[in-house]
Amino acid sequence: MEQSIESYIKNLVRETLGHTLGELQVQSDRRIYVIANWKMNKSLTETAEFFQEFKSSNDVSVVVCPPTQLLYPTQLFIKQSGKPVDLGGQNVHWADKGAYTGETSISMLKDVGCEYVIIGHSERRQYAHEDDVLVNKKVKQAIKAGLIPIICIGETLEEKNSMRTEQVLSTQLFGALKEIDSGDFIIAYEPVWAIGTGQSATADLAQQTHSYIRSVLKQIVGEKAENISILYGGSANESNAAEYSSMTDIDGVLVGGASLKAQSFDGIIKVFAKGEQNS
Ligand SMILES: O=C[C@H](O)COP(=O)(O)O
Repeated sequence: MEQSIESYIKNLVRETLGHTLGELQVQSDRRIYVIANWKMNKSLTETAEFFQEFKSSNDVSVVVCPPTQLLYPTQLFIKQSGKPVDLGGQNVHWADKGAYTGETSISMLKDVGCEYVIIGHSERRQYAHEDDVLVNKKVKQAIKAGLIPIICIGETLEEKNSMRTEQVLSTQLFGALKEIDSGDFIIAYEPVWAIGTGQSATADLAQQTHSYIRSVLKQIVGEKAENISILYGGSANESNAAEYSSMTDIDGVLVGGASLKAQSFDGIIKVFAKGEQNS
């Protein structure tokens, strides 16, 4: 079949630049993130050792989310190292302040230099019984304070096996993003069955799911959905990072276990940084 003028021009631009102008637009607006979630791990000494070894990169956005008691020292270690790393909390309370023993407010996170906060991680949904209503309150609190929420969603193995993945993800997205029309957030797709199990989702399955997530985001925030970074999380490591980084709708990774050692975390960062340079 004869080529239309439009596709002839697109192909010509692609051959000359390596991508079409439309693709360039999408790629340049979406940030690539490699984020460490240290969960309930690391002492002060181990954190200091991590930053002595850690290299990081300017080519992707790197965020480290240590446990709460390490936030302030981590910020000092980051400054001291001069590395391009941002700081994130692992959780936040929905209220501004008050009688909430053991909790951390958004202004406290901001005070110690956090720019990001993980919200709705499946471990909090499971062990602290957080639901979508609470997640939504926390997301609003973060956005109001100017922090970027990293909103975690994902299906359990049982939900996956009973073909309910899309229904679960859509419910979690509509719940977490109720009354939110900005695009100032990150989504982390973390299938619960892949977290800490070594059973990572294949890059194809993750891409397919991310594309579905983006279609739901479009229903919620419209065209801004194109610029929202959607990260994959669940046994991501140095070996599988390259496959994830090659997928159109996978804009980085949220890493647990493999972020605890500076060398393996750097290895993942290097893969995504290389992908960015090639794009
Ligand atoms: O937040 C991080 C995720 O729960 C992934 O953890 P993982 O890399 O140890 O599987």
